[in-house]
Amino acid sequence: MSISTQSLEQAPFQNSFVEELKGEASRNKNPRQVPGYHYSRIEPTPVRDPHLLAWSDDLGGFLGLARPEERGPAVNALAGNLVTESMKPFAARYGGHQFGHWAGQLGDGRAISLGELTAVDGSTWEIQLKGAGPTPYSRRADGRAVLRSSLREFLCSEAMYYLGVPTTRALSLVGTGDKVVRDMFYNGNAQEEPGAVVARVAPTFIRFGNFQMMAVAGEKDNLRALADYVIKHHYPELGEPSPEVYMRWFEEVCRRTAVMIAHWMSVGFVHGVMNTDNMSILGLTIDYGPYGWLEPYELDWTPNTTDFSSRRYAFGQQPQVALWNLYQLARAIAPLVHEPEALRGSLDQYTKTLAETQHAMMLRKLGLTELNQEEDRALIEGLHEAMAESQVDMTIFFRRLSHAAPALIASSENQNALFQEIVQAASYGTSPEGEQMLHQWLQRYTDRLHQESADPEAIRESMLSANPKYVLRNYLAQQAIEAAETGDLSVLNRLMEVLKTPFAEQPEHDELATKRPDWARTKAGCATLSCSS
Ligand SMILES: Nc1ncnc2c1ncn2[C@@H]1O[C@H](COP(=O)(O)OP(=O)(O)OP(=O)(O)O)[C@@H](O)[C@H]1O
Ligand SMILES: [Mg+2]
Repeated sequence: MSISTQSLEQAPFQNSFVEELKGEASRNKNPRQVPGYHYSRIEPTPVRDPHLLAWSDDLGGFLGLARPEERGPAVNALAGNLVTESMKPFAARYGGHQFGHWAGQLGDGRAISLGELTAVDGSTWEIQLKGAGPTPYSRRADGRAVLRSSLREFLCSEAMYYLGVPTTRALSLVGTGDKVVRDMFYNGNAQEEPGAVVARVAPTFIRFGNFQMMAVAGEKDNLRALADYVIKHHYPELGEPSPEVYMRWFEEVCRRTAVMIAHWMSVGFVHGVMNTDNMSILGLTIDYGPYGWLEPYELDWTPNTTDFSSRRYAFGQQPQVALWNLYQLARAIAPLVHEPEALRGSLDQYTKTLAETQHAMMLRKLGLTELNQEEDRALIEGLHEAMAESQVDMTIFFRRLSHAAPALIASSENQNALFQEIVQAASYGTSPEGEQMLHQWLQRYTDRLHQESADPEAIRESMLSANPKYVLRNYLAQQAIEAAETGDLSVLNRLMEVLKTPFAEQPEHDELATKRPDWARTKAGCATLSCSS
């Protein structure tokens, strides 16, 4: 079946957000408070020389869009230089808790949505340009994004999608031809860097913070209208909005958030800045800023330099922080329900779903079917302890384990050598005691594996489909950035291709699945990042 595609500037946009919610009349871009409204109608600010750097073919095809030429009307639209008749661009008003403190009005300070497109399956998707210029929510900043952070957002959104993690997506990466000034790593040296715009795609970009903003401002009608909009368009199965439906909706948000966090934990993704304004109301990963991938397994690791002292958003904190954020959402929507205390029950739903999902995912990663829940829990707990103590590379460890499963089941005499080989493959050599623990755990695991009745090859195949070989290691993204800054897109293109099938062996790309090299351990951009670049 051939599906006809059109160029973006010809695509008909719908504008349900703008039409059904409340926008201020002023088109003024000056920074200001916008009480009483859900959004501001703001047009993107044109850039000097928009040119296409990357395009997501699969997503484009799904949206019925043709791959654009390097320069031309479609790329102009993706940069915000061309606003077509059917687009009604807007910046949303939201607030949020940043690092645990209420920060007041934040809003889309550099993201501007163009409207919604209908995909080939009939679903609708909001198209949002990040880095599209100032809005009333820009506060003291410039509304722009640098190539470095935009490339990271583009690549990682798509990589997460192909890993099966709930996420917003990225359609294009466009260079602007303009320079953006950034204080690169908060070292006091402002530098000029190339600017870029990412076109992001999600059913909606509404965050917990949109609800919090309405609630804190005492705008109950706006709060209800926003909830009704979200339910009508994104949770239609819950029925007509009512106090009972708001309760069930919150429970569903809790459930989806739990599933998202379980995915992050199972692949070693660290979001880096889980403020409530970066939590999607659909349970999608949103805002790929100072994120990172766990290399040595360390629960208190975070790539975010802004969070180095408190480590609030470190890897191991993510489950707790999501719960705290959901609690803030519960407080925000409390005025809509009859029994606000009952919202607490939904928070328990979060905890329960998270535990169940994480457990099921770990069983899959280990090639086990549930036999004795208690014992399996203890086995998994033991693995977490051994990984934390040994600080092995989680991705490599699980992948190596998958390949080794048939040999472990066969139980030859040189089992110890096999254990040693698995541990060495993933070790950064930081803790001999930890490696000893992992060794012992492997013995326990092997005994458990013997109780499985499936064919060993089938176990291996199933483990390989649960344990990715390729993830967007921090230094790989940095290499793609450094090349792209000199005009060389080959590293980016290669990563895009490889990360599309992260569970496939792709032996010609083995070097992209190796341990973090030593030089990347402390290098800026590879190990450390700051917010909002
Ligand atoms: N360069 C900038 N210009 C204007 N506003 C900005 C800029 N960088 C960040 N902001 C705003 O600061 C707030 C917090 O920033 P944060 O780093 O969470 O978001 P972001 O990376 O800009 O965007 P998003 O959450 O949409 O992915 C948001 O309101 C954001 O719009
Ligand atoms: Mg953000």
